[in-house]
Amino acid sequence: MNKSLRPAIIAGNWKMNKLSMDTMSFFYDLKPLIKEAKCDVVVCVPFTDIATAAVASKGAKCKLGAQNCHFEPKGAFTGEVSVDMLRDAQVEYVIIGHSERRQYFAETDETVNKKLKAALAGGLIPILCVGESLEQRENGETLALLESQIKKAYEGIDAKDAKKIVVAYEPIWAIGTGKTATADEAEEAIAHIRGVLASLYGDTAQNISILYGGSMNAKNAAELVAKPNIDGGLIGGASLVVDDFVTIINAASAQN
Ligand SMILES: O=C(CO)COP(=O)(O)O
Repeated sequence: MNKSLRPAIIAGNWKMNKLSMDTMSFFYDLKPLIKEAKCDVVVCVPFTDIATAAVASKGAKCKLGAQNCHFEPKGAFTGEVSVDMLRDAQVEYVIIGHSERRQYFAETDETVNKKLKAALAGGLIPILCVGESLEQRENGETLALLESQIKKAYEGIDAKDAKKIVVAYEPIWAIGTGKTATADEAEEAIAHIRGVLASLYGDTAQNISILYGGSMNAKNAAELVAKPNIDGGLIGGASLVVDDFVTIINAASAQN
């Protein structure tokens, strides 16, 4: 397992948090602390904070992400935001298929697939989220579910594009619960995801960054990112606090 074949990434997902003033001060504080970061840093902010974040993060060693996009390029889709709109706003990454969107906003494997294709065609880097519920884990369905989610998400996507997608394994039972998957559980699931990608794309799977997400924090990050298949993290709550986020970034940097 050669981790140097793929970038380590620490991505924050602010979810529905922070106003523009908070966004300004977050990047003001973050900027000097990540100058030496040896991993890619991404901050996925709410749509309404993107413009502020684009200004406030200028010159910082981090990229901006959004938390969703629509798959159509434009038209009568009230309340939606297109890939072009995000690019226009200086966004480079977009989270697709987060479990909260699957659970509360009717996101399906089919719309995830369409959004991945739209993001790739429009030049955004997708962060594709997959993961099982507690019930699915307890029923021993985790590995089969991950295989199904990955295969449906990548349907019709060639190896050249597959390589651009970042995957995040986020067990639903670990999100916002303070209950992290153990490093071994996360490694097992992520190694399985890489195996499924290898069955679809061969050696290209070695170039795909796969992150862990779910109550990852300043205390447990180092153990998780030390695992051979875990290439970084998608961080919710702990990404809202600069010091915690930087500790996680430093833990990932120490692996490189
Ligand atoms: O959903 C997550 C990131 O997308 C994880 O959230 P928490 O880190 O708050 O558990």
